[in-house]
Amino acid sequence: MTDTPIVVRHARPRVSILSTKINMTQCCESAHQQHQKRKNELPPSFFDRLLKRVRTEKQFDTVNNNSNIQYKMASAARSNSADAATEPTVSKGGKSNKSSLEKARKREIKARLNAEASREIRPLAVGTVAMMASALANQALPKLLGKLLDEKTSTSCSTNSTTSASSALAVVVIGGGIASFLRTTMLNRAQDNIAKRLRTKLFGSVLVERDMEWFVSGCGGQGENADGDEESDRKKEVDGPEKAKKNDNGITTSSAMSPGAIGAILTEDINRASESVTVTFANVLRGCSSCTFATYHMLTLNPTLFGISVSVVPVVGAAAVVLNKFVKKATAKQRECAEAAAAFAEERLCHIETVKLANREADEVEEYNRLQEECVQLGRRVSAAKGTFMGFMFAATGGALYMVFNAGGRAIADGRMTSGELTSFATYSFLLGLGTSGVFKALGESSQGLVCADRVYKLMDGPMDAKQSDKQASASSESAETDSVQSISMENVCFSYRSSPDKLVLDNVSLSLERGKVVAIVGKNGSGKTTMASLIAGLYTPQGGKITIQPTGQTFHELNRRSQTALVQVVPQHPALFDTSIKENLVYASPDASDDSIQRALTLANCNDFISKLEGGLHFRVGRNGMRLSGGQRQRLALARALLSDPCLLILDEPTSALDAEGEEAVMDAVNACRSGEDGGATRGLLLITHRASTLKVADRIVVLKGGQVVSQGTFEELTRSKDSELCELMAELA
Ligand SMILES: Nc1ncnc2c1ncn2[C@@H]1O[C@H](COP(=O)(O)OP(=O)(O)OP(=O)(O)O)[C@@H](O)[C@H]1O
Repeated sequence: MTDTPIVVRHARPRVSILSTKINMTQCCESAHQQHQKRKNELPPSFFDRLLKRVRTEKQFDTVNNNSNIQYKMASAARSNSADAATEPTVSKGGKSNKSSLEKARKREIKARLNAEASREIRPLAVGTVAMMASALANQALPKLLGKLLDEKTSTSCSTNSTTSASSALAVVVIGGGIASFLRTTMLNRAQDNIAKRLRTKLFGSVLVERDMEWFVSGCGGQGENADGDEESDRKKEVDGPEKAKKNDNGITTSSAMSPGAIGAILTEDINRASESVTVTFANVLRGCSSCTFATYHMLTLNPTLFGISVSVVPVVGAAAVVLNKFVKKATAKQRECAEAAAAFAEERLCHIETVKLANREADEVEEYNRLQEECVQLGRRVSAAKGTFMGFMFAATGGALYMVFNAGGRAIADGRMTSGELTSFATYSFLLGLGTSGVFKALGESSQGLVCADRVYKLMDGPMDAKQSDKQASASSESAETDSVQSISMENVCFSYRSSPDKLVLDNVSLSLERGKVVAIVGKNGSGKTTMASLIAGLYTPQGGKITIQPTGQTFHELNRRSQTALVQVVPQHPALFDTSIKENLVYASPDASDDSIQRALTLANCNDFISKLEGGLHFRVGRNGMRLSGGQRQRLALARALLSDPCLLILDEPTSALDAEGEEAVMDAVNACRSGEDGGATRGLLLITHRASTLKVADRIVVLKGGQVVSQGTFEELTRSKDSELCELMAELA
């Protein structure tokens, strides 16, 4: 491990407009000294884990406070040692510790699934009773058929007795039919309801509770561990950023979870998990009752024949246990392979334009074919194992039947048994075989269901450090009087992405954004402009410093999302549109917008002209990701969408990059109207991220960003007075 604490570079002098604030550098240095001191005292792995935990702590936003850092480190140390006490030792702990944890996890999953099932108690109870009734009908059939046969072949056969066997058979057949109908409909209804609830919960937890970083870092990468292997989870924690890796079969997989994999959990895994507590559970019950009844009838009919027919059970059972283990492992690998293939296909389809421009269609199909071939090979191993088991079962049961009929034939010849009884016995032994294999199959499905449920709950619970703070998620938590907010200030903000914790993207940045003022940020690619915009919009939380709103001084990241979005809106460089109508896209952030305000926003963003030419106007469907609109049209529509929310601060990321001269002029008009409140709303603050000199000139203040640090700021005239200024050098480079 080479993790170090937050490092602040001192390569060049920094400009801070809030010089009276405690310098972030000092506190980070202090943290660094602490680090060095503790590093000498503690084993390296412990210290590195401790620092990693400290760095990812969400509440780390008050880094300005030195004692706070020490407190955080101390509490992290406490929780780390607590973890050490409760977690099994990975390298030394051995198997017993790990398996006890797995058992605990299994218990937890079962309890959660059972809680879901208990909400469907009515259909489950009716379905299970119906299933038992249909099992009883199945059991009654052989006996009644045997009776019918004996009565038909008996010389003293009377019409009356034949009628009673026939009517009993009719009752059993009709009753069994009704029971089967109820069983199927009720159990499936319970399964569908459980699946629906789990899906909504899971989708909700992913969409609402996960923070932005979880999505941009590849959705946490927690779904690939089909066996719920805690060891690999911890290894990932230790290894840090997710990396592409080759699995046992040489398939390159990423431990990050793709949207496709999340989709598979939402559909397939939830299906299997809900099935395991409904249909599968009932199947186990049916199988067990079938075996019990069949055993009872066979024992009462002929105990010797029963001994012969069950002699194969231990052999078949042992084979089933061995093969089940193999099938489980091979199935997990097969699934991993299928996921890799699905993620590959999904990525190529998403970037179809790049694939076509590079003329790589045939290569990609070939690669996909190779991945499919790997899946097929693994599938063959699973099929061979299953086939071997089935063949073995057939031979074993066939052999048992041969012995039963041999001994049974002799018993009939000796007059110890009737042919009807032998037929009944043979049918019961068939039902016993069916019941036994049903129980094994259902138990296999049930354990697969647990694995699937484990994936579902892992995704639902998510890693703690990826959870959006409760304050943000809850609409009823701290809110702001947005109309009275005059400015938003960044104070000594430091930020690193979770996936690259050692790289400081924003370094001690201070900036004030006021209503009625236009601030432009300029910097080279990768200097941190977009990251800064995302932080101000509340998509990420700074690890150092804070963002506050004035005059209340409230911390922006402690406000709920409703207030945050009412305060700040961003028009990204590449705006995303949904495959709905223009109007639905427009009101996405403000569903209650009136027709008047929609019209005002459209006019301000210069959208009316192109919308009037589209078939259906505002009802024109824009296609997936707005593909049926041009880049410039998408950008204008996104501007109108942001304007409609009437935010205190509007951030435009390269607002004119896809626009022609006329469009650029219209955006500049919109910028000026927002600044002065001419559009009919209050005055707004604007933050422009741009490379264009023409855009820079409209700004009241320009901030030059270099390597995540503010290196100079002032008006255009101030910053271009000297030819050696940072801005002039930058403009020369960007030109
Ligand atoms: N999700 C992410 N995870 C890790 N690092 C990231 C992530 N997004 C951006 N970065 C890194 O952060 C740095 C700043 O990126 P950012 O997008 O903020 O730069 P920018 O100034 O907006 O660049 P551009 O002008 O090209 O849009 C870059 O070095 C980039 O590699």
